[in-house]
Amino acid sequence: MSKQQDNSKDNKDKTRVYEYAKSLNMSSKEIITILKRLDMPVNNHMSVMEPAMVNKVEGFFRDIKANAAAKRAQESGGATVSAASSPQSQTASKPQASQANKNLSQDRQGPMNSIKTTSETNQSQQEQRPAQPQSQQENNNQSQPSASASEGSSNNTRPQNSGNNQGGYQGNRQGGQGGGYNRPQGGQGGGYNRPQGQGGQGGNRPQGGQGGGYNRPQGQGGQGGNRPQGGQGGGYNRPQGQGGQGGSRPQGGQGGGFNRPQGQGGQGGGFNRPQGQGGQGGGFNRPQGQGGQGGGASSRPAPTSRGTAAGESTNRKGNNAVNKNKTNNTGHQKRFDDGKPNFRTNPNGRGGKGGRNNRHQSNQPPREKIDNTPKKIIVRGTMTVGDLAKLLHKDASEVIKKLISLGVMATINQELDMDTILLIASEFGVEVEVKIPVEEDTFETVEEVDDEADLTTRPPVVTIMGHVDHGKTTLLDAIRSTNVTGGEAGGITQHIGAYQVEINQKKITFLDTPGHEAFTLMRARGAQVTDITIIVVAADDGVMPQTVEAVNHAKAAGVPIIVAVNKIDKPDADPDKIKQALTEYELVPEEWGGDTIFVNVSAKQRLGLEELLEMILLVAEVNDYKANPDKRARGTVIEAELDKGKGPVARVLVQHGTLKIGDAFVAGNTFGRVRAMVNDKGRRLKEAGPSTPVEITGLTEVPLAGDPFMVFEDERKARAISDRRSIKQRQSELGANSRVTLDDLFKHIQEGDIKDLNIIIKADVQGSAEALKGSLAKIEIEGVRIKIIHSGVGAITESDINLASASNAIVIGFNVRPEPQADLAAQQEKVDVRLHRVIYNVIEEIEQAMKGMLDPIFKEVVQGQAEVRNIFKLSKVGAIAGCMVISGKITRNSEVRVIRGGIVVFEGKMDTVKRFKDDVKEVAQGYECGITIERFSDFKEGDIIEAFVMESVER
Ligand SMILES: Nc1nc2c(ncn2[C@@H]2O[C@H](COP(=O)(O)OP(=O)(O)OP(=O)(O)O)[C@@H](O)[C@H]2O)c(=O)[nH]1
Repeated sequence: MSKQQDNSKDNKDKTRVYEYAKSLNMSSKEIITILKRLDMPVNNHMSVMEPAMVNKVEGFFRDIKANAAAKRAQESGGATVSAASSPQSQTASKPQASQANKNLSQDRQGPMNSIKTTSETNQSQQEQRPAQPQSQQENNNQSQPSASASEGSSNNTRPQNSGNNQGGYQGNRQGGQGGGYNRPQGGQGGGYNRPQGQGGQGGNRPQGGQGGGYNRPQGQGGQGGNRPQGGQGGGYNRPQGQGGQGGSRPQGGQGGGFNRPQGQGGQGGGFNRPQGQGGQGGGFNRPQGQGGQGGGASSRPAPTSRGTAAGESTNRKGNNAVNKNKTNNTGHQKRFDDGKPNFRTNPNGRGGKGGRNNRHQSNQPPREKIDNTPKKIIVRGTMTVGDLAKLLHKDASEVIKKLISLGVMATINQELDMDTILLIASEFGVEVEVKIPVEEDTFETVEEVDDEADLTTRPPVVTIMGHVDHGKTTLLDAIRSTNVTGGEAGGITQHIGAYQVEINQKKITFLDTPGHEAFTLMRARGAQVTDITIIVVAADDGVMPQTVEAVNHAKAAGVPIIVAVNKIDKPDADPDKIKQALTEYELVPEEWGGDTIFVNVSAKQRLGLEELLEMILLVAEVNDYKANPDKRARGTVIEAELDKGKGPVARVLVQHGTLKIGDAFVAGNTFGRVRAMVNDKGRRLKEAGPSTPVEITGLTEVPLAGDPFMVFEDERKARAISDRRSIKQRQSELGANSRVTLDDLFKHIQEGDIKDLNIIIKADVQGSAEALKGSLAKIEIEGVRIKIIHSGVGAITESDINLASASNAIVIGFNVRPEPQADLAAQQEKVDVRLHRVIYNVIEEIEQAMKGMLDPIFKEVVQGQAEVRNIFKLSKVGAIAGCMVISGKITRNSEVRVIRGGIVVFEGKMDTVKRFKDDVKEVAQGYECGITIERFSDFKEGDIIEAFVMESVER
């Protein structure tokens, strides 16, 4: 036995009840019933059938048959049995339960067939003999000794040699091709994936010879002998070669030649088979070639050495199965209704599929088996055995069989994973295309992985940021007009939120909303649009707060920075001063040993622009920005508005794939179909590839800047998705937020959600910001690191909130307050803003939060704000602030703080609130009032008096 055979024996060395039952076309229950009657140990369908048990069961069948035969002989006086299967004979033996009886009665019919068998292939010993009466056959069988026999021995007395002479000799004799007689696993596995060679041969084993010839391009299939399912595997998927030969088994020869494009069908054994099915497997799905040869003829299931000569007499159905599939079945009919069309046609009881007549279609001409196996299937995820079978145009049982052959026990409803699906499909020679659908409702979160081969270089997308008046807009305009692509010169430039220029035959896309606000807003909305940022610094001015903000925003986004030192035309320009100043922010010029590119430009005089563009291309080349243009488009809405003439328009940056006219899409929570597409030169486009900005019409509503954009196969789907997204958004607005807040920081840390605690510091003076930074840096809590992503001086701005939102950061205001817009944004974006006046408190709060000890029992709730319009100084009471309540309400019991230019100048208790000389409890928005504050009288016009209370909050 070969090594391969050895390797596969573990899987094949046990016949279980259900397998055995299946081999007999019986139910497990029936076999279990029989085993129990025979006092054999059996639990359930998975119990192992020991050879002794098999023998017993077969002996049981034999006895029944013998009884029935005797009875029939009595009735008919031993007359020669005609080919017709009499109903009486079918019902004659009824000692057992239904299925068993059916089989048995069929079995009994076997010997009545008057079939002359001729082996047309390798069975020289095949003889043509007239049918013999059952009794005689029995005798013959019994008289056959278990003598040794050589392979394919010309034992003329043994017709069954036609089927099993190469491997399936019964009994304990030597013979066949040496394969595994009397071994439980003899000959198994022979020929798996072997390019050539002879399949395994087996004898006297429960599943001997099964593996012979799987996937072998050439060679002889497995041969089996004396086994319930012998020879099954012979020749699966073999392009050429001889099918498996089976012998002495209930379903001998089944496997021969499955799916073989050419070659000879399996030779079915069929000796001693209860159903006498010869050579079933021969030539399944074979476009060409010889049919399987039907096997031997013994009508007996007995696994003994009997049956040599007798088999020929009657019970054979399968000999000479060579291309006999078209012939009508004139022979005796047998029921072997296992649901497979291939098994149901029995040409003359001689064909390769012999022995398996469908009793319902007995007189119909057998149909040509058309192989309608698809070449390729599309798989969109796991599926059940049944679904896969449908997709493969196969019977579920065929798929199950394949699974079993691969060592997987499965039912029709069992879910198959992707690997198994691929394996099974390849077993059937079917190509699989895996298409996992995107999580359509949250398509922006799905990262599509493209094949490296499908990617092509795309233009980089650049954003310009910098301090006010440093020349961002001028630079953008200068670049736009300097580098208009050849043929498009003279086109009417359109503002579509971005434009493209071309230099050295390479394109660059510029987002033309300068400033980090737009940049960060996009990021806060989850859109990562920019590849490269240009920080513009005026050489005559220097590094300013917004320069620093811009640097921090770019860094937080992890986007490469190029510094454009602008206005170098100015006499007081000092580029080196800028370089020097920026080293503080880790932007060190290359000439100083750093890795930041600095370019001196004059936007106004258009100096250095080309170099700047070349540097952009250089960075782009290094980073190798690529996209797959051959798929449906995905991108981001840069701007959108309701145009009077065109309706809703969206300016979209295509980032992946190609957007085409007519494409149905979802943008944020809106949907539409691209009606028209215009580029930044005002030209109408039919399609737009990666990094192309376009203005599109055809939307139903106006999406938001930063909204994700994606094309779907049809408008109905797009609408459904946009509807679901709207609902989801509303739900999430109502539900909990996932932003980091100090209150649940510990939870996040514990869950491992965050490792860096991002903090933005805004303070009244640079000194306190630095002090705070230094103190926070010293906090050491295991598992989390504090990362100051931005710090600055002044009120907390909307831009700070956007940055916090984009970076999941907490904002700490030290002696400063949020601007009204920032306050609103913080509420909307659910950014945690902590306001303090004492550094120690900040440190303690953060530390406690990190340790999970934060006690948020009290929380400050701002009630309203009043603006000081007049100041009345009274000698007795000090100063009264004549105020207008500009938001919320002011109450007498609240605590107050006085804010001047975004900075808290005093915090204390409210003293009185008056309306026209009367003390009142509260004053609402839009009303005037007079306010006095305990121990404070230094009001100034324009001060904001903020009233707040400390409320207990549920944890
Ligand atoms: N001399 C000189 N002036 C320039 C240059 N670039 C821009 N300016 C001038 O600087 C002023 C501000 O330029 P903008 O382009 O509006 O600056 P910005 O950064 O876009 O300003 P905001 O939009 O307010 O943030 C304008 O008067 C420009 O003419 C330059 O290279 N040289």
